[in-house]
Amino acid sequence: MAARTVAVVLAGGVGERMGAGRPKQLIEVGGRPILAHAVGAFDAHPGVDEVVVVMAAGHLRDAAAIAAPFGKTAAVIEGGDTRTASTVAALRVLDGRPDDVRVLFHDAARPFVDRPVIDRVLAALDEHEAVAVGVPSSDTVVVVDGGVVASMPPRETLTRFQTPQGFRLGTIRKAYELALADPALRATDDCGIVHRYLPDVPIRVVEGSERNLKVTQPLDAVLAEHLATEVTP
Ligand SMILES: Nc1ccn([C@@H]2O[C@H](COP(=O)(O)OP(=O)(O)OP(=O)(O)O)[C@@H](O)[C@H]2O)c(=O)n1
Ligand SMILES: C[C@](O)(CO)[C@H](O)COP(=O)(O)O
Repeated sequence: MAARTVAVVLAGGVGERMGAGRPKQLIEVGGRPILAHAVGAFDAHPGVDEVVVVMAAGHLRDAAAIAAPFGKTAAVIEGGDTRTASTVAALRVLDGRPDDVRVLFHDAARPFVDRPVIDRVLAALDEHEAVAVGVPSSDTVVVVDGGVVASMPPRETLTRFQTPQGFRLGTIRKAYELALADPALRATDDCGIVHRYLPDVPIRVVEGSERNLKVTQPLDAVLAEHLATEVTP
């Protein structure tokens, strides 16, 4: 039977801000590569049927070795120059699958995604075509233009997006089809593509977790090591 829920672990980045000399998803925290934590979370979830790993060029062998022990790993493919291009590479692997397949896109750089967060995304996908994960902002966030504050959105209206972001395959496929025809395409996540190119599709936001941090800067790696040793037996 064809997979009904596919998790795509996006590991196509090079980790420039981390500056580790290799993609940050290969760095170990709690004795395991960050990528293994992320793949393992989806492999262990009973609602996920398959995992597709999208890896940075030149590191596919490492990614394949990390992902191979997980039984739900279906493919390890090369990503693109941007996160968006890496998502497109994953969508190509899913060509021909039915529109109602559920697909979750997750940053490999978020090793501590947990079962309750994935549960909430999958449950929301029963009723919505697009689902995001968010946490409230504890900082005041402002728009700065030319070095001065241009506007101050009320903090209670602001949510920091995390991943996984979940979609019906037909919806995200359509959104990307439109996006790829736009020479001005720029996006930092997949919900942004749906929001911009399919504005009539509501994006349901479910509760994320402060532990589901994105390892981006060197300080995040220190925090991740702490969390990994706290949460991994
Ligand atoms: N071309 C890219 C760029 C990013 N990603 C993935 O998208 C997630 C979020 O991206 P980010 O934290 O920006 O990772 P990097 O691109 O590696 O970081 P940097 O921007 O510092 O180089 C990461 O899991 C990253 O591997 C991807 O699959 N393909
Ligand atoms: C998708 C994301 O993690 C949501 O917060 C974020 O937009 C990724 O951004 P990055 O610049 O690729 O790290």
